[in-house]
Amino acid sequence: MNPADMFTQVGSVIASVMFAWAMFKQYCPYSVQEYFDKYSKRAFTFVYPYIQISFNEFTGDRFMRSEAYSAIENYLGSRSSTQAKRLKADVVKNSQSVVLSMDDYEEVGDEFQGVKLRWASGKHISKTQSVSFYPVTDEKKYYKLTFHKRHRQLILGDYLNHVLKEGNEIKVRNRQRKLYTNSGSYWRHVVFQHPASFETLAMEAERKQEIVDDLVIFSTAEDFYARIGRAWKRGYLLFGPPGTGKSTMIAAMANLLNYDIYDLELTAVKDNTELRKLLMETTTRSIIVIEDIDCSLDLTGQRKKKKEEEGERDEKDPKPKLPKEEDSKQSQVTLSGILNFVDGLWSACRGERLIVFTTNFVEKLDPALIRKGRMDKHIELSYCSFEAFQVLAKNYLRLESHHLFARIQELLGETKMTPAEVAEHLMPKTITGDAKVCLESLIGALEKAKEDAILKAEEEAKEKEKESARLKAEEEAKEKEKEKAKAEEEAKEKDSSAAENAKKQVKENGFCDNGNGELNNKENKQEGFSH
Ligand SMILES: Nc1ncnc2c1ncn2[C@@H]1O[C@H](COP(=O)(O)OP(=O)(O)OP(=O)(O)O)[C@@H](O)[C@H]1O
Ligand SMILES: [Mg+2]
Repeated sequence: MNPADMFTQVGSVIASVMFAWAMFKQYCPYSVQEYFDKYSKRAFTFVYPYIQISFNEFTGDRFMRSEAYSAIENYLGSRSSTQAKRLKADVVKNSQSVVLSMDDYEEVGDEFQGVKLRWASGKHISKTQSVSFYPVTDEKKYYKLTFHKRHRQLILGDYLNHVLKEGNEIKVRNRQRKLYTNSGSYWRHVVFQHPASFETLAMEAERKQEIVDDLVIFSTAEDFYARIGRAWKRGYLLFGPPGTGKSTMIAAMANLLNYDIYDLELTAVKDNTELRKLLMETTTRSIIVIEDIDCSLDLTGQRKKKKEEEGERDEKDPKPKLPKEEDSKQSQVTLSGILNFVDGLWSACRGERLIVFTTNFVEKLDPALIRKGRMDKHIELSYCSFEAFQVLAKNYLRLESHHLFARIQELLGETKMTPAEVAEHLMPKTITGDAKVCLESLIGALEKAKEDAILKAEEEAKEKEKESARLKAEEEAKEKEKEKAKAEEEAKEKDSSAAENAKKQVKENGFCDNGNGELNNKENKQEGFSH
């Protein structure tokens, strides 16, 4: 047979097989196809001598990013850079080095104790069922390891342990902290590069040390938490007026402990289920932050309000109402959802985490939200004290002492100014960076603040005086009114009792005393008329 005939025959055989396969797919019932699939795969594995293991990026229903997956990703990094043709690049360690990993659908080889194996990357793409012009696709990435079945013992034992250990070590070496924020139900991140530290934080030294100790003790207390049967997490509530360093302190905490930050925007979370999903996707060694918790949602006493509303509804209409259109657009995260997020069973699933709430109005929050056990440590950040000012002066002006400090100390004792405002005055004002100019600017501002405060206090006192005078006048007027009404009442009573008496006398004696010492009787009156 010449080659041309052979190609023609092979071509026609392939075409027939494909036609038969298409017919099979088209007309064969689904159950038979499934049956066929199952047994063909079994037959294939019987003759195929290799074992395949998949490591998916997410475990469960997209709940958690698998730690094995990220360890493998790191482990394969160096091998990918020498073998794969398509690579993905990422920058780590303060933008100083590039880390490479293999792109999707690439393959790299590895060798362990003389055994050869292969790693491949891939992804499953599924379209969501929603009706939309722009259907959302859901990607599920995975790594697939392939090796000969005679090495099963070695690969499943020593090799995989070696991959996980080395991958985690690389991860720690390359670790750059991330700042995550939620967009819908997923976290997005940027590299976290905030320079704040506890050394630069303006605060009384003793309080600062107490917080640092608390954080360090927490981060090294894994065994302690396990022993006492508590989830390894701790809640911090930072409260105080705007510009007193709450956000700065969170950055300092992350820098101290080398943690990632998850900045949770509650208003973007659809409901409690989505909130739980976000919680499950956070990693260990992280700080979950909810800033301005009092403004995020109407959580203040929501439980109470809801109960009251439900009570009212039950009375009027026993059937539950559907949410109104505007309600359904808003976040449906409830206070109990937040409480569970902070302290429920799910919150214990990822160890070593801090949960930090910040607020300007601590008194507005539901006590259940900030009770000990949920928010273990309450830290008040307040107006700038002289000690805090000294830290700022050291940071901004490199000054330990100055003859103007005494005046500043005096003024700070008499007036309120936030560290943010003080810091603004300490920013360089001249090209030469003259410290005196900055200190004088601060003194000027403090003096003005003091004058304003005095004026305000005077105005308030006047206002108070006016108000109390107004109240007193109102009270007096009311008192007079009452007295008048009483007098009128008494006069009426007197009149009616006099009339009553007169009637009685007339009935009994036929005449009465008219009160003027004259006697009146029917006859006299009648006589008078007849005259
Ligand atoms: N205690 C502080 N130590 C050092 N710097 C501070 C301190 N407080 C405020 N600052 C400075 O003021 C700026 C604002 O502070 P920050 O954002 O931390 O305030 P905040 O308490 O979070 O305010 P808000 O309640 O409005 O969110 C920061 O950039 C920081 O430089
Ligand atoms: Mg803030």
